[in-house]
Amino acid sequence: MRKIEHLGIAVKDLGKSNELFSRLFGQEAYKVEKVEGEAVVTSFFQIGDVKIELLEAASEDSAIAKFIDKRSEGIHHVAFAVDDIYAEMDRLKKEGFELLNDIPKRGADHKLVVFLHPRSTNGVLVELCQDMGGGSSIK
Ligand SMILES: CC[C@@H](C(=O)O)C(=O)SCCNC(=O)CCNC(=O)[C@H](O)C(C)(C)COP(=O)(O)OP(=O)(O)OC[C@H]1O[C@@H](n2cnc3c(N)ncnc32)[C@H](O)[C@@H]1OP(=O)(O)O
Ligand SMILES: [Co+2]
Repeated sequence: MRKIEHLGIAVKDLGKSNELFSRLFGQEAYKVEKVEGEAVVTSFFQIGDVKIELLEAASEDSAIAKFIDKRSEGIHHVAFAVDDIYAEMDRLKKEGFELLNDIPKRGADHKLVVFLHPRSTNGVLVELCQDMGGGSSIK
């Protein structure tokens, strides 16, 4: 794993949270993107080398809706950048970690993503993400 790529924060209302975090960071989100496969709408802020990903549920059965129901808003996952997601998946499986998907999924911001179950990582939902190219999304 190379570095923390982003921190995911579950929010109830993306519009209100974009406004709040824009005031906190002194800058606007550089993109808003819906990811149908995950039933979320996301927005991204770039803070130095790390991104903050805000996530609002796009449906009641979204992982974000369940998380907010159980725990309320807050830090939802930590995402790590990897160069070869398949090699990293193999390595982590051999190390005994529980992968939540066997095939990488399309994530936001030009990424392929895989999640590790928080019960195998001391209660932290871990995301691996590999850049698929397509250039920087930062305007
Ligand atoms: C935008 C795309 C992508 C990107 O490009 O960045 C994203 O970030 S998508 C983010 C949203 N998608 C996901 O989170 C997918 C992976 N998550 C899952 O598959 C599920 O959320 C889960 C982790 C398997 C939990 O689902 P489920 O078992 O159905 O939910 P429960 O509510 O029953 O929870 C079971 C258990 O797990 C604890 N939990 C749930 N979410 C988290 C979390 N984010 N961090 C830590 N722990 C979490 C939950 O509290 C339950 O624990 P117990 O109560 O102790 O059993
Ligand atoms: Co994420």
